[in-house]
Amino acid sequence: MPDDSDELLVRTTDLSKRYGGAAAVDRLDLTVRRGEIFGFLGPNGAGKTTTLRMLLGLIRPSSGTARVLGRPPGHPAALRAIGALIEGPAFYPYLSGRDNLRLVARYAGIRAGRTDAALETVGLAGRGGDAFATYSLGMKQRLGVAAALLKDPELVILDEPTNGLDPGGMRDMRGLIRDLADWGHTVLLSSHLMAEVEQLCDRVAVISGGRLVAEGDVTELRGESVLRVRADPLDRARELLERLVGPDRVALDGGGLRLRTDPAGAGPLNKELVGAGITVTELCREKRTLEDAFFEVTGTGGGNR
Ligand SMILES: Nc1ncnc2c1ncn2[C@@H]1O[C@H](COP(=O)(O)OP(=O)(O)OP(=O)(O)O)[C@@H](O)[C@H]1O
Repeated sequence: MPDDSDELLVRTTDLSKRYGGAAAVDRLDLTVRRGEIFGFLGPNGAGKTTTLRMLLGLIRPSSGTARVLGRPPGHPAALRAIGALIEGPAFYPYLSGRDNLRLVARYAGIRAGRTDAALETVGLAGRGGDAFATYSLGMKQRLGVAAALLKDPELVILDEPTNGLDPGGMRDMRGLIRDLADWGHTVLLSSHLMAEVEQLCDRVAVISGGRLVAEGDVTELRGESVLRVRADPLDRARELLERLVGPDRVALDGGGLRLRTDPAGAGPLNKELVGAGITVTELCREKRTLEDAFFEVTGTGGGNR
């Protein structure tokens, strides 16, 4: 029987998948709530796809449990209410987008009438008659989302849907994901792009090396804030601030300093600097981005924006 599927569409407990001796997913506890866009964020190889495949019942967990829409993964009643796009869509190149969708619909026992609505939803109504092979990568991805939407699913699972897209394609896909949420779908979105998740998602889980390293509201994950300081002479300001807040919390940034510290400390720090004969030309609070939190918890470098 369904359990708490009313509000929690996904709930995993200690979910693990091992290949040989290595844990691809390691005791993962996740919850996805109805109506939200949930971001599943992690660098390449973190275990995102493996987790999503377990949620769909495509692979079996080594241990732990998952409930999806109140059912075990792969249960027909759950699968009927899930639309998924994982690891790129597979379509026939010489068939039109519309005919590809009709085939998917027939295979899934869905009435063909939904194909035009799905094409409309993803912005492909005008190109539905063209061969799939003539589509741009962004259009191919959007056709994949259209296929996922044929069932009018409660839960839409999208694995790195903007991967490989150019900025315009990414923007279109982000707009589409927002639309899905506005129309009442719950979206589980995996991504290695912090900025994307920050723009789109209500809540986020950060995964690294198969383990959950942070989960919360996007605003919560931003956590502590950063103070930006410009002062003259800068090297003396840096020395003093490193003494006051700790050397690992002070970093050179352009012509100034970035301090990871409680913003309430701004006043006292200013007083110390001025008292030491240092001229403070700027002292302001900077919003800490989810990206900062992501780098901190995963210990990875940047370059993926
Ligand atoms: N079938 C498999 N056999 C052996 N190892 C696997 C298998 N599938 C995944 N792995 C390993 O599990 C780990 C997690 O892979 P996974 O594809 O889930 O990561 P990911 O977060 O989706 O990364 P990416 O964004 O690169 O797809 C990786 O180290 C990967 O090599």
